[in-house]
Amino acid sequence: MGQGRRMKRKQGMPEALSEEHFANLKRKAGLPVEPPVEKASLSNKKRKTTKGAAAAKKPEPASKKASAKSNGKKAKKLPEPEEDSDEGMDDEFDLDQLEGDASSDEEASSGEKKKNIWSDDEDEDDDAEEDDSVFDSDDQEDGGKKGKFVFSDDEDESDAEEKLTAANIVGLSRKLDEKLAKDKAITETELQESAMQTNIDGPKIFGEGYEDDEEEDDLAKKSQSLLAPDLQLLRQRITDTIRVLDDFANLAEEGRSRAEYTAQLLKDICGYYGYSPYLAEKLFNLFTPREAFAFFEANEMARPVVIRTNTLRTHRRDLAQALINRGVTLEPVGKWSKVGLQIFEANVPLGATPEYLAGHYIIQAAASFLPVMALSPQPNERVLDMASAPGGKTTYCSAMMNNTGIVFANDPNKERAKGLIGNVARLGVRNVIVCSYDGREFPRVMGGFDRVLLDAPCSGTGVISKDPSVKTNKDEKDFISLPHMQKQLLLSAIDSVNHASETGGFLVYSTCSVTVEENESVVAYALSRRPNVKLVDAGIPFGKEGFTSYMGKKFHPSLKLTRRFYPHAHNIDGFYVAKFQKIGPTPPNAIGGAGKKINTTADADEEVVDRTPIATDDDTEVEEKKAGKKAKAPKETGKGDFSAFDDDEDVKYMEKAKKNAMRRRGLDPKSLNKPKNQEKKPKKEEKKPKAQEKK
Ligand SMILES: C[S@@+](CC[C@H](N)C(=O)[O-])C[C@H]1O[C@@H](n2cnc3c(N)ncnc32)[C@H](O)[C@@H]1O
Repeated sequence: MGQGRRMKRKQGMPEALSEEHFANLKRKAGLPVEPPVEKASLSNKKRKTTKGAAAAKKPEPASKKASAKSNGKKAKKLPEPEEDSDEGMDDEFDLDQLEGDASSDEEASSGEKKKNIWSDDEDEDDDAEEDDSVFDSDDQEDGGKKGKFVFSDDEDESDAEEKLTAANIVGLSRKLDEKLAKDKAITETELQESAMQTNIDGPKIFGEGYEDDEEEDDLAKKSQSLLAPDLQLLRQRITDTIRVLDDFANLAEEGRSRAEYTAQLLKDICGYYGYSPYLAEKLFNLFTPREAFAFFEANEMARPVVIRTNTLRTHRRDLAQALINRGVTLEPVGKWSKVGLQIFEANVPLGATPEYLAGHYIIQAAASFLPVMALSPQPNERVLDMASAPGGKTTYCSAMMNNTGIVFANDPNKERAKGLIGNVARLGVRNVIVCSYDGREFPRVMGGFDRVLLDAPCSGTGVISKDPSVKTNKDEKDFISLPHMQKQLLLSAIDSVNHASETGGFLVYSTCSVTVEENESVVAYALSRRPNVKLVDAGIPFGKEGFTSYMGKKFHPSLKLTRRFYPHAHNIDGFYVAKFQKIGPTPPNAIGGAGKKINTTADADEEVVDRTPIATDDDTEVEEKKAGKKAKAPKETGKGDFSAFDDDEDVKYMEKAKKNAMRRRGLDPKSLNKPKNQEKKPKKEEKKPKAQEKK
C-alpha cells in the first residue's frame, strides 16, 4: 500500500539526481559510467520491485510483452487511486524498446505492437483509460477499437500523489544534464580550488590581484563597458566572494564588512551576467549568496524542450512512437506528468511535424503544466482562464476536462488571442469560448465559475534564459505597476469564483516570475482583502515553499502552501503557484465602484460582484511605519474585513519609482513636474489673445 495522499504531498524538494537513472541514460548514450555511489534511494528501491524495472533488467521481445498484455493484463483490477503504490505509478516507458521499435518498420506499422513497447505500468494506465471509455475519435479511422483516444482524468491527481523521484525533474536530459553536471563540477572545482589556494587566509577580494592599479572596481566596470572583460578573473572573484560570505568570521579581510563583500559581489554579478544593478540585487536577495550564484548560472542555460501530449487526440506513448520514428529523441518529462515528453534531439522542426499539425501535441514549458495541475479542472465544470493567450494552459484545462463543460479563455490582447484561437483549433478543443476583456472587468462580465486560473502578466524573472532582455529592461517602476495590476486581477479572479460550487470553488494564481512583490505579496494582499478565501495545498509534489517572511516583511503562515520553482533547483522555468479555495460569498459591503449582483446557478447565497478598490497593503504599512504612524495589525486569513481596491493607492509609489529611476540616470526628478507647468503656460498665453480680443 502506498503512502496516503497527504503524506506524499508533504514531501519537500526533489532529491538529488538519481544515480541509477542517470547512469542508465549514460549507458544508452554510450558514455562511460562511474561505479554507483551507495545510496538507499527510495525510488531505486521501489523500482527494483516494479514489474517495469524487472522487465528492464531482463528485456523481453516486444511480441512476448504483447501477449503478456493481451493475456493477462486487461483483466487486472486497477488499484484504488488513494492506494496507488509507486510501482503502479511507474509509467516510464522502455526507451530501448521504443528505439528498437523505431528501427523496425514492421513493428512501427503495427498499432498493437506499438502499444506493447510500454512498460506494464503504462499498460495499467491504459486499462484505466479504457475503463473510462472517454475518447475523441476525430482522428481515428479504426472504429475506436485501438483508436479510443482516452483522457485519463486521474493523470494529474495521481501524479500529484506520486513521490517525485530524483530523476524526474533534473535527470532526463542527456545533453542538458551533462552540461549542467559539467558546469556544476566546474563551479565546485573553482570554489574548492580557491578554498585550497587560500586555506589559511581568506581570498583577497579587495586590493591587488583583481583590480587595475587606478580604478578600484575596474574589472567589473570593464565587463559592463565595451572593453573585453577578464571574465575568468571576474568569475573567480565571484566564487571567492561567495566563499567568504559563506564563512565570514574566518575568511573575511580585517576591517571589511559583509555589506562591502555583498556590494562587490553584486557589482561582479552585474558585470559577469549583464544584469542591471536593480534587478541583480532583487534576485540576489531571494537566496543565499551561493544559491543566488546557482540561480544566475542556471539563467544562462536553456531549459529542456518539452511537449505536452494532447490527450484529446492521442496517447503519449503513441505520440512518442510517432516522433521517435521521425528521429526525435525523447523521454517522459518525469513521473509528475503523464502528458509531458522531454525532447533531447530532433532532426525535424517540432512545430511542423504531421503530429504537430494534427494537434497531437503542443510545445509547452514543463513549468507551465503546474498551474493547471494545481487547478485540476474537472469534466463538466465552468472554468475561467483570465489571462489565457496563447492558450497552453487553456488547452490543457480542456484536455483535463475531456472537452466537456466550458472554459472561458480570456485575454485582452487581441493579437495574442489569435495564437490562442489557433491553438484551440489545432488541438481539437471544443469546449472553449474565447473572449477579450480586461481581467479586472470580471466578474462584472461574468462570474460564478467553478474554477478560475489567473496566470498573471508578470515581469518574467523566471524565464530569463528565454528572454535575457529582462536582465536590464525591468526596473523599480515595473515592480510597482505589475503587482498593482496583479492585485487587482487577483481580487477580480477571487470574486469570479463560485464558493458554493459542488465540484470546485478553487482559484490558482501563477506567474513566471520569482520576485516576492509579484507572488507572496500579491497573495498576502488578496488574503487580507478577501477573508472568504484560504490557501490550500497546490498538490504539486515538488517545488519550494512560498516565503512566510522576506526582508523584514511577515506573511501569513499559510503562504507556505504556495510553491516556488527555480531553474537551478528544478531545471524548469522559474514559476510561482498559489491555490486558493473560496469558502464564502463576497458580501455586499465589499462592493465599491460599479458593483452589481450576478446570478450564480449553484450559489445559494447572494454572491455580489466585487469591484472594490484596493486599500492599504504591506507596503503602505511599511511606509506608515517610516512616517511614524501607528502600523495596522496584520489581518489574518478569515478574520480580516473585506475592503476595497484603491486604484490610486500605488500611484504615489509609481511616482516615487519614476523619480528614483531619473535620479539613477543622473536626471533631476523635479523635472518630472515641469511638463505640467509648461503645459499650463500656453493656456495662460492662450487666454491673452482673448483678453486682447476684449480690449
Ligand atoms: C503569462 S501570459 C499568459 C499565458 C497563458 N496563460 C498561457 O498559458 O498560454 C499573461 C497574459 O496576460 C494578459 N494580460 C495582460 N493584462 C491583462 C489584463 N488586464 N487582464 C487579463 N489579461 C491580461 C497578456 O496579454 C498575456 O497574454
